[in-house]
Parts: sequence; structure tokens; C-alpha cells
Amino acid sequence: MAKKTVSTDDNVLILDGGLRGKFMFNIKNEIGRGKFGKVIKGRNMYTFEEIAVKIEPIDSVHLVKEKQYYNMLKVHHHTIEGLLEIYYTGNVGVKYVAMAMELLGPSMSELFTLCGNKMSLKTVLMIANQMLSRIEYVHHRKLIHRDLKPENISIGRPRQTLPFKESAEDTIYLIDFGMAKPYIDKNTKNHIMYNTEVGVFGTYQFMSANSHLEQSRRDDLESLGYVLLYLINGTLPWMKYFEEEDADVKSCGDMKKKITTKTLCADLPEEFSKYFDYVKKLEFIETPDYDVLIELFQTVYKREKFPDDNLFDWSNTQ
Ligand SMILES: Nc1ncnc2c1ncn2[C@@H]1O[C@H](COP(=O)(O)OP(=O)(O)OP(=O)(O)O)[C@@H](O)[C@H]1O
Repeated sequence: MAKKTVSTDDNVLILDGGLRGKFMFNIKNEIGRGKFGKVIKGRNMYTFEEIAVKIEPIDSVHLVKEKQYYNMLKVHHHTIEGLLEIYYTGNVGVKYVAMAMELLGPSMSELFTLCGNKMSLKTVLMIANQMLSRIEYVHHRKLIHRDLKPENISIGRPRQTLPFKESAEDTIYLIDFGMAKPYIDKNTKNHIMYNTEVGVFGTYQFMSANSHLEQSRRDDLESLGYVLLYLINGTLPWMKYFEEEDADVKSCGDMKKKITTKTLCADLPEEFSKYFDYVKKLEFIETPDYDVLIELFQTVYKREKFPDDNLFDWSNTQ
């Protein structure tokens, strides 16, 4: 049933979550936008905590699905490191469905710009380390994300704004589970079947070479590899196909299939090509060995003698 909207200004809306809080936001206070809706900064009127609200048209099914997937990720109401806390999902008036959630800092896409469209090896290795743990956790909860890209990776807010929380700007968050999918069939409890007749899910620039087929855990890992290469090199070999208004997604897909890992990872430590060799050899239903992948990047970190200081390229620049 639609919640009643109490407002003195047409732009100010309230998502009434009962005991969970009253989440007030001005529709003009947009902080992010995706294919399906907007993300707006707001406040919990009970605690005065700043929050984020994702809104979509009332007939959209994405937020409802996303909420379900966040529920799958939760264990006994504990917050999980690097995953958003969702406060409440419900209707706002007759126009919108909204999800009130923890407010995060900037996305990796914004940080990439802030860092001059390239990130250092140290920062990328630190991102790899945290992201592999996030992905391992999500997979452990029987979900695949299917849309790993810089816009869907964020950092927490500066620690001083959150005196009672662990979240901080050195915590990397994996967000936007709107494209996620369980890879375990809830009736048979088996891994979903390989299927060649599925649509394309994800974002062309970062999706795996085989993402026009049914995706599984290996595809999330391949996408993460492309994100890391993009952040460190400032581009990907197929970005040229997206320069015109009409993107040439066919050539992009062909190039991803043909390119060797050596060419893809030229000028980078050999562990990057080892990463791709490993994930591309994974079978559809195979459980990846996340520790082996984490170890690969940690080997480079140690070899380069990078300090264990938790400082990223963007630390102290915001
Ligand atoms: N909790 C949050 N706090 C701060 N910013 C956020 C939050 N959630 C999302 N954003 C920002 O809003 C942008 C869009 O969010 P999100 O990706 O969840 O929306 P979407 O409509 O599902 O997008 P997509 O088109 O990728 O599916 C993100 O890239 C991020 O910059």
C-alpha cells in the first residue's frame, strides 16, 4: 500500500519506515544516477543521520529485486564490511518506490577522475584485495553481481563523520545489486544450468567476454580484472569502440575474445596476466580459489615494498 507523503514543498518527500525511521529527502538533491533511477541525499528525521535514498518509478521491479538480494547478503541483521546497510524500502506516494540506505562517499568512477584518470599500482592492488573479499562473500551467499564496474564500487565516508561506525573512506564497497542473480537454484539446490539463450547483462565495457551466455562466478572475477586494468592504465583496449554515439559492441566483444592475456596486461606485473589466465580457465560451475587470487596481488604488493598504511591515491585529497 502506498505510504502517505507529508510535505510542505513538492520536492521534499518522505519515506515513512515506521520504527526504522522517517527518511526525508529533496528530490533535487541528486548525488547519483543510473539506468533505472536516481540516488538522492537525505536525512533520517529521528536520528538526524545523513542517508541516501534510491528512487525509481513505482512500476519498476529493480528496487524490489535489489532489496531481496540485499536480504540474501545479510546474516542475522549484522552489517557486513563493504556492503551497504539498507534501512527501509517502500513506496513514496503514488509515483516512486524508494530504498533508504547508508550514505557512502564517492564512486570509483569519481575517484578515477579526481586522481587524474589513472591510479597507482599500490592503490589498484589495495582495491583488488578488498574487492576480491567482497566478491568472495557475495558468492558465498549464493549470488553473482553481474555488473562490476567503477560506478558500482564506492568508498565509505570519512571516519570523523561516523563516530559510531566502522565504515570509512578506506573501506571499499560493492554496490548496486540490481543485476544480481542467484547461481544456486533454490528448488534443486544445484548450480544453475549453463544456458546459451540469455540476454546480455552488465555494462559492455566491463562485462566478461562470455557474458552473452549464462554468467557464473567466473564472470564477476573477469569483470573485476577489467576494472583493475582500467583504473591502472586509464583505459581498456576496446574503449575506442565507445567513442562514437553508436557504440560498436560487436567489435568490443570480438576483441575481448581474441586478445591474449599477455597483450591485455602488457607493462604490468606478470601476476595480472596470471589472474586472467586463472579466471578464464575456470569452468562454469567451478568454485574459484579466491585466496590464490588475493595472494597473487599481495605478492606484487610485498615485492614492491609498498607500506601497509591503508593510504589510497585519493586519501587526503578530498
Ligand atoms: N548509498 C549511496 N551513497 C552515496 N552514493 C550512492 C549510493 N548508492 C549509489 N550511489 C551513487 O549513485 C550512482 C548510481 O547508483 P546505482 O548504481 O545503485 O544506481 P542504478 O540505477 O542501479 O545504476 P545502474 O545503471 O548502474 O544499474 C552510483 O554510481 C553512486 O555514485
